[in-house]
Formats: sequence, C-alpha cells, structure tokens
Amino acid sequence: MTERMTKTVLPLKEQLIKKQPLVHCITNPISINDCANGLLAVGARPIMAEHPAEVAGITASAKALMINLGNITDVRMSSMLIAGTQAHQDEIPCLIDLVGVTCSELRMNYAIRFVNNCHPYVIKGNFSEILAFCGRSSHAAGIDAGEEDQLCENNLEDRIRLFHDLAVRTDAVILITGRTDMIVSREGVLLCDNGTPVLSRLTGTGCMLGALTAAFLTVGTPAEASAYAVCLMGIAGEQAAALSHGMGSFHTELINRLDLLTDHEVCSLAKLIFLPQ
Ligand SMILES: Nc1ncnc2c1ncn2[C@@H]1O[C@H](COP(=O)(O)OP(=O)(O)OP(=O)(O)O)[C@@H](O)[C@H]1O
Ligand SMILES: Cc1ncsc1CCO
Repeated sequence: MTERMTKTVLPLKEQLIKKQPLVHCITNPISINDCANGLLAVGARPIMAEHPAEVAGITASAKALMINLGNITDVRMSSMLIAGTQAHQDEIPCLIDLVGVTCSELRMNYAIRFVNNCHPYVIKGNFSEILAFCGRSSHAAGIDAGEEDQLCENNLEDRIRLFHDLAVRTDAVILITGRTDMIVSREGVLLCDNGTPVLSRLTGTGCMLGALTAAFLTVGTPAEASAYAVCLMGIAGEQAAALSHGMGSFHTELINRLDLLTDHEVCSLAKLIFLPQ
C-alpha cells in the first residue's frame, strides 16, 4: 500500500499580491470573464488576447501563459501555438487545460501537438480528459467528466502509474480535477480533498482553476502552484456553498472567497496528502 503523509500547502497568495504578475490567457468565451476576475481576486493581472499577430509580444511581456481548449477556433488554434512557442523560448511558465479532448479528435490531436512543441509546465484536465490524453477510454459527456472516471481506492495505484508515466514523458506536472484532485509529478503524488460538488455545477470553475494555477506558477514550482490553487479553489467553494442560496449567489460568493481567503486560512484548511514516488 502506498505510504501517505499529510502535507502542508505553501503560502503563495501574499507573494502573488506583492508581485501582481501579468497572466496571458487564451481561453474560451464561456468563462473568460470569470478567469479574468478570478485572477484579479487573487492579486494577479489578467490579459485576455488572441489575435495571432499580437500574441507573441503579449506573451513575451507576461509572467505566465494559460491555454484553454474549451472553444477552439482557427484563430485561437493559431494564436495558442504562437504564444506557446514564445513562452517556451522565453522560459515563461505555461499551463494547458485539455477541455473537451474527450469529445473532439481535432482537440486531441491539437493538444498532442501543443504539448510536444511548447512543453507546458502543467497539463491540466478533469479525470476523463487526462485518461483520454493517456490513450485510455473514458466516460466523459462532452466537457464533463464521467462519474466512473473519478478517483477511488480501487483505481488509485493504476492512475498513479499512468499519470506518472505522462509526467515523465512530457516533463510536466499533471493536474487532474474531480471529487479528489490529483497532482502528479516525477517526485510523487498530491491528493486534495477540499471542494464541494457545487463547484462542478457552475460552468468554468475548472477554467478558473487553470488561470489561478498559471498565476501561482510565477511564485512557486509547478507542483507547489498546482497544490495551492486546488486547495484555494476547493476551500473557496466549500465556504461559498455554505454562504449562498442557489447557483447565482454561489458564483458571487466564490469570487468573494477567492478574494478574501488569506494564506493562513488556506494553509490551515487545506486537506492535502502526499504519496512519495
Ligand atoms: N464532486 C466534487 N466534489 C468536490 N469538488 C469537486 C467535485 N467535482 C469537481 N470539484 C472541484 O471543482 C473544480 C473544477 O473541477 P472539474 O473537474 O469540475 O473541472 P472541469 O471539468 O474542467 O470544469 P469546467 O469545464 O466546468 O471548467 C475543482 O476545484 C474540483 O476540485
Ligand atoms: C460550457 C463550455 N463549453 C466549452 S468550454 C465551456 C466552459 C467550461 O469548460
């Protein structure tokens, strides 16, 4: 059986507020506004820009790049590769969110090309998306993960092996979201049990998490940034669910909690477990 230790998350929000890094996002129009406001809430500065003729310069002026495949178009596909290439050349940390690779061969082939060419620091998706990216069958419905694909005791060892192979092959940290979030790097595995099922009912919470993780890449390693971001989003979701009545006020409270939660609260409420490699 895998050895388990409780892990403390590093306090990164104070550092982000001091640094106010510019984060370039090329993302879908469904959740673009939430990604921008989520970034502002945690102290980063968003720039959402996608014209192929301007993205290289904008990425070069930013401190991190977030790429999200949720609503690709010819223009966004072109800009994402230009921006990703610039980020790789300038060693600007980059995250790719594999939204919908389960339901579109076009996205899957594009995602493979992006990862091979641009070497993102973090590859993110829900359990169905990351299983599909590893060549496994999945139970996704469109962009949503299938319940059968969630992490459980019975599939933990297999998932660790599968995602660790992907992390080694791509030299990236793999961030997988769901009921339990999983962060897999060469060094080991982190499991985060913060969160609420309400987060999965509000569209774009995964996209926001991708944007936040990209911001935290400017103040922590890919594994530290991913761990802080999943704990923060999970705790913000738990508190927002307790404070709200229905999805509309949950949405508002989620942004409020991302703004108001302190490093001290995030560190003391984080439910993080480390499984060494
Ligand atoms: N059943 C659940 N219980 C607790 N937290 C959850 C649950 N499902 C999702 N979450 C949390 O919701 C957030 C988004 O994860 P999810 O896997 O739904 O992303 P996603 O499918 O990429 O979302 P979207 O495409 O809507 O942006 C994460 O912080 C995750 O921990
Ligand atoms: C609903 C939806 N469709 C494509 S992206 C998106 C937002 C959540 O990923």
